[in-house]
Amino acid sequence: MDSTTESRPVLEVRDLSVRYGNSVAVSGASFTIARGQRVAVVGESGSGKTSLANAIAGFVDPMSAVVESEVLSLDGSALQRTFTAGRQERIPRRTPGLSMVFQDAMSSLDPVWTVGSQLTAVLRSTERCTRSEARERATDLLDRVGIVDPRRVMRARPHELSGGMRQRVMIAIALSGRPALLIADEPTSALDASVAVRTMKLLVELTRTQGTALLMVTHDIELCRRFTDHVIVMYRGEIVEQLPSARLDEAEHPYTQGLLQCVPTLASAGLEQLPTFESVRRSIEEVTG
Ligand SMILES: Nc1ncnc2c1ncn2[C@@H]1O[C@H](COP(=O)(O)OP(=O)(O)OP(=O)(O)O)[C@@H](O)[C@H]1O
Repeated sequence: MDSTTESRPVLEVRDLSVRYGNSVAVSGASFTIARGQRVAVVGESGSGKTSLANAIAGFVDPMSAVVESEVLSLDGSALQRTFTAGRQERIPRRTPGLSMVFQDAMSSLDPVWTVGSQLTAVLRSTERCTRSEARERATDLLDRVGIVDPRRVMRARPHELSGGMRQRVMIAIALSGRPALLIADEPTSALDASVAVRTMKLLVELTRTQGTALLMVTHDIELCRRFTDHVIVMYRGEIVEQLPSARLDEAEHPYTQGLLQCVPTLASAGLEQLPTFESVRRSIEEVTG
């Protein structure tokens, strides 16, 4: 790899917008992600986080959405994402070098097939290997994501596993092709707090060892602080601020400051009421007019 390739961002997004009919979900989004960098997208419900992530991943319905961008490239290659609503264009189901993990592993996994058959099918679609080699690799992958009895889990169907185990299986599937970028949409919000932290630690460890960059949509500012390098803040479809996670407390935009105030902490436990998004919005409107 020459130095240009090494310094080139894994993901470059310039002036990306997503529209559903007349409603603009994302407007003028621009940012880059470096190799191995972990970036969080935060913002209240409806601010456009998922639309942004899905547009990059190619998971938008061309019948209802219009995606446009000046630049959208992965590892220097342009991603074909300019869909026009109402026209039946092919959505790329799999983009080489890019994987996605969703909030609800149950809806991503097929309930009928065993974990082993789903994992080996993915491996065989990305690598040249025999069925038995793929099963061996699948068992190893389950072991790597901390599944205690991988041979039993290979034979299990998704409903026989806990939520945390299912999410680990999804992470194993997503990282099996060693993607340059993993997009994770609320990967831990269906899990209880301790399982969520363990799952995040796993994501960080695996992405770090593989040099995979992470773009994570989340509501959880504390997860950003602990597990990501950089934060992108969205408000009403626009990126209003981007800053290193370690410097979140120095955020300048009133919306980011408001998000930080909404995080429950031990210090806020004595307050009668936490600030709400509504109260934060009112104060932003007072500031910005
Ligand atoms: N398929 C769709 N068709 C029409 N409008 C949509 C569609 N998906 C999202 N929207 C609208 O786009 C806007 C942004 O939604 P989006 O889901 O991207 O926000 P979000 O920040 O991810 O929200 P949440 O945190 O609740 O998932 C919202 O107004 C939403 O209603």
